[in-house]
Amino acid sequence: MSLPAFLEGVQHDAVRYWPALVTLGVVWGVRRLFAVPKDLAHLPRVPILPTLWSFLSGESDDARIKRLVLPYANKHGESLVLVFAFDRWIVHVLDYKIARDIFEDIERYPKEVPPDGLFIWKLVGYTNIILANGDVWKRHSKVVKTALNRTVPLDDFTGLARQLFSVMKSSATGLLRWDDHTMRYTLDAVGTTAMGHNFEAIEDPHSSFVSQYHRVMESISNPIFLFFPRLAKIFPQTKSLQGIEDMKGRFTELLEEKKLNKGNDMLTYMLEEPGVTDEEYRDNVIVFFIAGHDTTAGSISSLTYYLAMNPKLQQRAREEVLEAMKDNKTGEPTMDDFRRMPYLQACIRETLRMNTPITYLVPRSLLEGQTFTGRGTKAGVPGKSYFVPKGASIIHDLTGIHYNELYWPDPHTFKPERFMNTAGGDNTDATKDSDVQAWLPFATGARQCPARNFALYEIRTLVAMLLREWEWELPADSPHRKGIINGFSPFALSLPKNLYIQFKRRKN
Ligand code: HEM
Repeated sequence: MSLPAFLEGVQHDAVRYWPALVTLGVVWGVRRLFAVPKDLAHLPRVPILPTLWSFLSGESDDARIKRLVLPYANKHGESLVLVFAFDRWIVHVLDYKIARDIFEDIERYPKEVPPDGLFIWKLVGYTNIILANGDVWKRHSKVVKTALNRTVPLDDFTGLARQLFSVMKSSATGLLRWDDHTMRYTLDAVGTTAMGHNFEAIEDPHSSFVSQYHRVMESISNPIFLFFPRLAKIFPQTKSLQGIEDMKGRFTELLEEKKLNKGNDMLTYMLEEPGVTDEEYRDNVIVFFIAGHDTTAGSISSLTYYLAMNPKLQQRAREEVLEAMKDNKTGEPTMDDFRRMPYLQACIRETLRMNTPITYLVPRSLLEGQTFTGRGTKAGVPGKSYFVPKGASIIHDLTGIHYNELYWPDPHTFKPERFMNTAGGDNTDATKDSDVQAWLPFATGARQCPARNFALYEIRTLVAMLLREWEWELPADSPHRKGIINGFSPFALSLPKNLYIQFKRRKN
């Protein structure tokens, strides 16, 4: 056969077979994309296709964990599973004892330097308290703890609650978009008390700073880019990147202002700390801004929601608050009053279990290979052991742990009684069957949330005042009636979305 005739034959065959060739190419590419690295291949893994679909359909992290990750782990009796996200397979820990061991040893399990170039890291930067390790972390941590360990600013919280109530009173119907109102309260709380800057979000729902922040968060909340961050290299997302840069510019301006107007707040302390660069300074403020208001706003919305869904529990909490504050003429709770509210505290703890504000945490990296042994997932069945190799990324799956039936019988039911034996004082109806050691919404160990006390009092103040002065219910047509619906969050935060609540003033 002549050469031209041979080439013509090849061309003809190629045309005939190209659909099969393209299909093969796609299958090969997809297999490569989702291939499990050899050193992780022995670990159990949550099926990829439902996970992919979950991201494509914009399902929130908590819903994915409850629908896919936990059922898979329960079915196979696993304490650790691999889950695909952020372009790679990551080990999720569902056993609280393993989680606690990792939390306790921050030298051996440092935070991972994110390899994925996610937009969230472009916003918060890499030189902040959340991502740093070793001496740099110690330096940041000292400043943040100094700022937070002053006395709890109860007067500020009660003052802000009063401001919020006057906005609520101005509503003709009392039907409020509650996730938005709680966000405005927590933003002003962290702004005025810790950052020394009043965002005035309660008074002005359209404040330009807050609106710009929400636009940026919206633009980086595309689940596809979280599943496959490398897509951002093909589709550069110039507008989102510009939005992030502009937002960072706003934070730099805020800091420049602070240099001129120092106060008794974290920003000022940080300025006075030797060796903190302008970049570190700005990145920490962004972290503080995000960590300091979204988490508590989500918690308050969720608690109000659970009490709306359980009117008898709402009434019980109210009676406790009224009794605890019966001699309080101001209507603004004091530390002493709070000591007489163990049921409210238990409701808060159960809320943080059921709608855990941070679904899962920044991955830790394994400096050495390590064998972890889980607790048996059924009575009488010993726990499995898992070898996790050096360099693997490991995630504390807090929602997974908080819904693990081994620790929390009937995990989908709101039962504050689980915590009554630990919330102080009233032990009358404690359930003995829950293992409260598995309650980890603030993490534990040296890197646990430095603001947990601050956050708990912020929540308690507003909700105690609400119980005293308002009653509330969920509208009959609320989409949340079948279960709380969180929005998709690039920070794995559980934030109820479009949660409308019907409020009514109480006569005191
Ligand atoms: C209910 C509210 C909150 C919850 C559930 C929560 C939860 C957490 C968790 C789980 C961590 C550990 C993260 C990890 O190890 O990867 C953490 C760290 C942190 N949180 Fe919170 N947080 C809350 C409120 C706040 C508030 C109000 C602030 C600031 C005012 C704040 C500031 C921080 C900071 C700066 C860190 C980093 C600590 C470090 O790495 O040393 N958090 N938080």
